[in-house]
Amino acid sequence: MTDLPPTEIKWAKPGDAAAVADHIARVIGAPGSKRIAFTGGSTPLKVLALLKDRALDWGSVTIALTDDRCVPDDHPASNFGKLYAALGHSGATFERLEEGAGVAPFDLVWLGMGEDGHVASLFPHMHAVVRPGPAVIATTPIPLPPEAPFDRLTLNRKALNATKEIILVVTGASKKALIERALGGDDRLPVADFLRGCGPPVTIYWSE
Ligand SMILES: O=C1O[C@H](COP(=O)(O)O)[C@@H](O)[C@H](O)[C@H]1O
Repeated sequence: MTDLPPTEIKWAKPGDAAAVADHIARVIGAPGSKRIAFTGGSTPLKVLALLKDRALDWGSVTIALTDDRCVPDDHPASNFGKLYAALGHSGATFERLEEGAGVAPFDLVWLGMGEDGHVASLFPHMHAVVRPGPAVIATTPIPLPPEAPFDRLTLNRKALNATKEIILVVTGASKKALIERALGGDDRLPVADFLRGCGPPVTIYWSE
C-alpha cells in the first residue's frame, strides 16, 4: 500500500481580495476548459467585484457553487443570486446544485469558512443525507444560524476534495484562530477535513 503525502498547506502573502482574484485569474488563464467551485457567503463579494471587471477567458469556465441556501435566486441569502449578479454575463457556464447529482472533478475549489468552522454547508452539527461518491447533498445545520436560517444544498466532502487545488479564503482574527486550531489537531471543526489528511493542496488567503 502506498502512503499518500499529507495535505500541503500554504499561507498566501499577500492574502487580500486582489491576491485571491489573481489566483483565480491564473487558473482561468490555463489552456483548456476549467471547472471552478465558488464559495458562498459574504466574504467572496469583494473578490467577485474585482473579477467581474477583468477580461478573462470565461467561455472556458464552468462555474459551480460549493453550497447554497434553499431559497429563491432573488432572495438576499441566495449564494447563486450573488454569484450570478456578478458573473452571469461573463460568458461562463453555470452548473446548478441539484440534490443527489454526481459531481465531476474541479480544477479549483474556493472555500470560505463560517465562525463555527463550517465550510460549504458542512456544519459541525447537522442533519445530512450521506452519499458515498462525489455528490450534491442536502444538509440542515443544527442549530440554524440566525444570519441564514435555511436548509442547504452542498457539495459533499468527496466532491470538494476532488480538485487539483483548494483556496481557503477568510477574514478576521477569529477565523484565523479557528484555522490554527484545526491545523493544530481539532478535528471537530469541518474545515479540518480539508487541512489535515491527504487531500489536494490548500492555499489559505487570510486578511483583516
Ligand atoms: O453559509 C455559508 O457561510 C460560509 C461563510 O460565509 P461568510 O459570510 O462568513 O463569508 C460560506 O463559506 C458558505 O459558502 C456559505 O453558504
